[in-house]
Amino acid sequence: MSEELNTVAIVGAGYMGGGIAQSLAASGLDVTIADMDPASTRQNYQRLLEEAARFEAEGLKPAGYAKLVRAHLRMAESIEAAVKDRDLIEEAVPEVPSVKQAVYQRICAAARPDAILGTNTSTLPVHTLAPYVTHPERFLIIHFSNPAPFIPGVEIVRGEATTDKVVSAVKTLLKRANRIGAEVADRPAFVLNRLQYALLKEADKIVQEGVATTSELDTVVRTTFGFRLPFFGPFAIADMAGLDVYADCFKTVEKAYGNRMAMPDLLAEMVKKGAHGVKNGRGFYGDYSPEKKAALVAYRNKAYAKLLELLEELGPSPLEAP
Ligand SMILES: NC(=O)c1ccc[n+]([C@@H]2O[C@H](COP(=O)([O-])OP(=O)(O)OC[C@H]3O[C@@H](n4cnc5c(N)ncnc54)[C@H](O)[C@@H]3O)[C@@H](O)[C@H]2O)c1
Repeated sequence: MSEELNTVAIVGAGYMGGGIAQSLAASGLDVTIADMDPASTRQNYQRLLEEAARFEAEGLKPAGYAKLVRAHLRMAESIEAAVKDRDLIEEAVPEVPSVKQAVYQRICAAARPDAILGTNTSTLPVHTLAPYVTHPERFLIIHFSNPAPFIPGVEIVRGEATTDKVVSAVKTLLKRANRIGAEVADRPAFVLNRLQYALLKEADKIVQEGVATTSELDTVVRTTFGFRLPFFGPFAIADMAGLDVYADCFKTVEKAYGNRMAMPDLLAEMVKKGAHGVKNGRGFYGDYSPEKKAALVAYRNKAYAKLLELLEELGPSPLEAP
């Protein structure tokens, strides 16, 4: 297996597989798609070319994007033809283990034994899927987000057998495709969906309790803490808010909602050590020198001001527009 992956097959060219194929082709990788049957593959191929042209015409992608996609995206008559001699194969068929199992059987029978095999599964851990593949040392999760042509982050999850070389080659490919890969451990739903589903679950409770309507709740999320999320994750946000403040707030939350909303262990430990976040220079992100603190505040203010400008320029989403 070479460290540089140049040829890619995407099996399952629907919403996610199609977007992954399009964006990898636009990065100059040689990409072949295969879907259920030749007719669906052709339909998806046409859709991806049209979409690429539209993205470019609308100024959402740089000049030359559609040409690159046209030059580097191919379709195959079958899964077997698509995966033959490819360096990397990414599976993006439905989130149904038996469907993935049947597809892996076909891929493994036709692909090179050293071809890297990735899955775009949203929730299934590697250890539940690895028994379906031959040479599990080349198998891992490469989880793109929706819509794949635009969202930069990709979760990478290795299984027990996955080699360092495989993970490293995938990381190199993602960099080449301007993606931000984050390697996380092999648990159901990994990080992204575990957090996203926790938010939806609590949101559902809030609506059912009559605290807010779905649209009021969505307004609160996107205009308050959601406004910070393009720039900072929950640990950085806690550092900026004040860990001691968070700890005090958790007392109320725990009293009202019980153990499931109890004070987080890591937060309690930090406060016990006297770390109150940015304000006293010690937090989840280590020590904050006065210079680092000033740079962070300046970055945050600029980021939020720019985001506000962007939102004003875009206007309300069709979900909110009167
Ligand atoms: N939709 C999302 O937001 C999202 C985000 C990240 C990951 N994922 C994951 O990506 C995977 C695909 O999801 P999607 O949203 O693209 O679904 P989708 O239904 O849009 O696409 C699945 C594609 O697989 C094809 N397919 C089904 N059986 C096949 C087979 N036997 N051989 C070849 N192709 C076959 C279908 O025709 C379809 O085009 C799932 O594992 C899903 O959990 C989805």
